[in-house]
Amino acid sequence: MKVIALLFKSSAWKFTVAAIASFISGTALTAVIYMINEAIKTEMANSDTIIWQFLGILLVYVTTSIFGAYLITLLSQVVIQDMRLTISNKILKASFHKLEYQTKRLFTILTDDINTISSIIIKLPAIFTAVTTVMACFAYMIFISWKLFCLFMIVFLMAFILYRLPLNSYGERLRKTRNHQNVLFGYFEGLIYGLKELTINKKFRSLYTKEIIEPLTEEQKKHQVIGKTTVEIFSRWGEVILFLGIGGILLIIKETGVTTYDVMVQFLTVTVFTIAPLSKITRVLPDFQRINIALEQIDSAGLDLEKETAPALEEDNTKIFPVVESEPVISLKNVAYSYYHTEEEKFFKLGPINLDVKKGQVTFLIGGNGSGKSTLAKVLCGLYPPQEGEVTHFGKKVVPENVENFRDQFNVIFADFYLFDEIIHIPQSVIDEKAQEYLKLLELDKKVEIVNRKLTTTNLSTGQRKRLALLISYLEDKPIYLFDEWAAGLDPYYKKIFYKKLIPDLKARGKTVFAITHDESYFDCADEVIMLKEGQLLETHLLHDQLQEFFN
Ligand SMILES: Nc1ncnc2c1ncn2[C@@H]1O[C@H](COP(=O)(O)OP(=O)(O)OP(=O)(O)O)[C@@H](O)[C@H]1O
Repeated sequence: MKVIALLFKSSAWKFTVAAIASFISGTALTAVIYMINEAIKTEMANSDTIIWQFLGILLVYVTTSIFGAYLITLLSQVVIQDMRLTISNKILKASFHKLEYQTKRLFTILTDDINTISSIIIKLPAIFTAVTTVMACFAYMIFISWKLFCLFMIVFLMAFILYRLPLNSYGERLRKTRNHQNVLFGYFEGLIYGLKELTINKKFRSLYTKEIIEPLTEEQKKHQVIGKTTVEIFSRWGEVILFLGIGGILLIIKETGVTTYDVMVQFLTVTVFTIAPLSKITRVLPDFQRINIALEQIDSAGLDLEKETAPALEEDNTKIFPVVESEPVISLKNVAYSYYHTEEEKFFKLGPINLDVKKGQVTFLIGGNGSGKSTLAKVLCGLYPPQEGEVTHFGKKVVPENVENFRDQFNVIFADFYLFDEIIHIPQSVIDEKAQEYLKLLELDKKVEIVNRKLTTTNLSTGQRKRLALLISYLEDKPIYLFDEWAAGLDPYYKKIFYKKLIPDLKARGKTVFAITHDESYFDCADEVIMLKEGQLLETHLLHDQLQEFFN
């Protein structure tokens, strides 16, 4: 019942008030049943007082049940909202290097699991009322005849155990289906992002659905049909046992005369009122299995739902990393980072790397495909924590406590960058002052506008998107700029603007620039050119020969 714990944690007092209101409404409903019973037994239904009492209790029932349901609905919605926000925040706060391997899974959590939990949580108000009604009815049954209640409970427990039997194996099937869901979302990703390729290639397209998507959905269908049908079979048998049991109780009463006819009628009337809420409760039990599995997935992705107060990012980064002109802006000492390729039994190792980057220096990094340039860029800007050695910023070691502030020094345009429409983090005054000038310089002024700190479009050509990303990085105005092959594939005209105007401009403003590039003809724009080969940084005296070799 983790979901109840979530509701309670969300607001203990609202939960308690809701529980009390639901309890009163359940008791009031039982009182209504009691009065109906009494009215059948005696002639007092005609009495005015009784009618007023009856209406009064009905009013209590209606108001308290609406109030209780309102509170539980409110709490449920708060839990759903909290869950969405907490998970989004945790994803943003989690270590990038851990999450980058499970993006498909995260996507399934954000869409599938959260929807599963939400769709079940909204049923809770009705379940809450059903539980309190059943409790009150049980109390009333004991009041009418504890002996009959004991018999009823024996029958009920037998039916319940039968109903409960297949739930664990159903849970296992749900768990398998949910694991398939992660894989399926990966295939859907291929379907969406590979739409061009699939549309062009007829054979691959038909095989993609037939041999990739269909077998998995077939498996899911099998598990769902078998699991659900088994639950239905057992619950119908549970109902049969309940009805046969009640029939059996009637027989026992008749044969043994254990109680009077009147008591039996009263007891049966309450039983009839109890069966509807009872079946509502039992029908929701498989849903709790689904919630537990969804919560398990969230948990195992390292995204528990505990709210945490994140340490606020110190606004003034210079307090955390005071500028020490004599120290390099970034220094890597024996830094190493490896990827483990479990399926290949070998891994790529970057480093150990020793590198000093001075403030205001323009550094170009070159190297063949797979030599580790992007990996070094990620270590450099704090996305990957070094597995060996240390990174320092103005002489101060970068550690988990200050890494957020360290990353905040950078503006990075990755080779596979994502362009957000929203630029809400850039002050309007900066946009007013500088955006138009840069839009013109990058020849984007006829394509894109910035309205209310939002780009009017990002549906642009690859080159235009790169130019737009550059414009945004300019507006962000960070101390260190890192470009991963920004100029690759651009027109010579924009390359020239980039190397001959923008980079010198950044340097003149005291910015440190680190660019991964293959544009040999612009190497004179750099203060330093460094080269990676199979994860190792080449000694400077070897660089000249290697450059000749690299470009020939
Ligand atoms: N997320 C990752 N998980 C596992 N291995 C990775 C990952 N990213 C890169 N690698 C491996 O690390 C090595 C270096 O990759 P990296 O992207 O740093 O090279 P690169 O020099 O930037 O290459 P390119 O010029 O092709 O972009 C490659 O062998 C690659 O297979």
